[in-house]
Amino acid sequence: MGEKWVLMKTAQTPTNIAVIKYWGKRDETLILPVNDSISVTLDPAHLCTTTTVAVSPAFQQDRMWLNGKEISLSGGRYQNCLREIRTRAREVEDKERGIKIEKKDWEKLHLHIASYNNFPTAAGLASSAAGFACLVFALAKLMNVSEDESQLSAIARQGSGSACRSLFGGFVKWIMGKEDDGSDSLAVQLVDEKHWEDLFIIIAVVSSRQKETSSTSGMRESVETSSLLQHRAKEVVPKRTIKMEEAIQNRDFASFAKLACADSNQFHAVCLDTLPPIFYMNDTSHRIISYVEKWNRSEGTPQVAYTFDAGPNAVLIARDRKAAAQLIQRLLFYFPPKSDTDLDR
Ligand SMILES: Nc1ncnc2c1ncn2[C@@H]1O[C@H](COP(=O)(O)OP(=O)(O)OP(=O)(O)O)[C@@H](O)[C@H]1O
Ligand SMILES: C[C@@](O)(CCOP(=O)(O)OP(=O)(O)O)CC(=O)O
Repeated sequence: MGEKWVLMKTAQTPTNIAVIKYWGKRDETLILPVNDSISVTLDPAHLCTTTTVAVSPAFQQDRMWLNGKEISLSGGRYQNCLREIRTRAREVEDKERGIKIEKKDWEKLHLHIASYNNFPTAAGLASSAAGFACLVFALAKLMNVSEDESQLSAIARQGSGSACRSLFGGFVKWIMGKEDDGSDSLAVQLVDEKHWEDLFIIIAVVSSRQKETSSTSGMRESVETSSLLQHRAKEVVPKRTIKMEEAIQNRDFASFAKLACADSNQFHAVCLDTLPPIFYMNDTSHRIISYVEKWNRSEGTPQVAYTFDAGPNAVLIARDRKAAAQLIQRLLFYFPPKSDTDLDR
């Protein structure tokens, strides 16, 4: 191998929003959850990560830049993903440029990685989900890895739990798995993006500031202190997941909205049940919930579902284009933005 070549691949991966939430790990290192979760993957044209990975004999060490700033790759999560992908790397040949990387060469070669999120990072909009899914997918492309999306999802999971669900479009289930080594804790596609095309997802950015309690530390504290979390994981989510899968298969918006809203509210109740309590939502988030609940009741049948992750931003899922248009008008009227980007600053 000469020293002068660089081989690159780029991937783009959307973020996903859970409608049955993942909150709590049974294994912190392998990132194994205490319950199944279900999410919807957003359209890649909107909230997404773009990651370019490059390999060259000229690179002296693995390096990564996130949104233009160099970050450390020394954390276990990045190292786990890089190691898992490297062990699956295969021969790569670019005949036109006379480049051949043999399987054994990958251990010695270093990588440079550049990633951009086109939305706020670490603000409760699942940047880690799109980020780690994209990283794993881009590396798998570069290294000619033959594993399918579900197998890659088990690697992305070791970067961030929610990342395993971003390797598929449509509605996706992360099966918690039973094995201690995590081999059966992976994502599967429930239905593709064409199945329920009527749905419109609107993200009301209440605040794009970085949150105070990360999902990782928040869920650790909940596992240690919340008895509601234990009840939720054992008694509530298993039944709710079955009902949610049925609602998605049947495109039954009324059931879908009821289950998604209830699950979001229970996740935030678990946060309140944590010691010390974690507050991810704020007054504006609560006002949005009350507003949507009132509107749904006045229409007789739900028009919009809401769900909130580990932050105050509302993810609103409208049943169709008409409901989405009404929702946007109403949001702008009742919640006029206080800054260029946020409803609340
Ligand atoms: N594009 C990316 N590539 C690789 N890692 C990323 C990328 N974007 C974010 N991350 C990692 O994810 C971390 C942010 O994750 P965190 O869980 O705190 O926030 P979030 O994912 O935006 O919000 P939440 O998961 O609560 O919805 C960053 O500090 C970084 O380590
Ligand atoms: C509230 C959530 O968004 C929590 C996401 O947590 P992360 O996947 O960010 O946590 P780690 O596995 O520690 O990286 C719910 C969800 O996406 O299911």
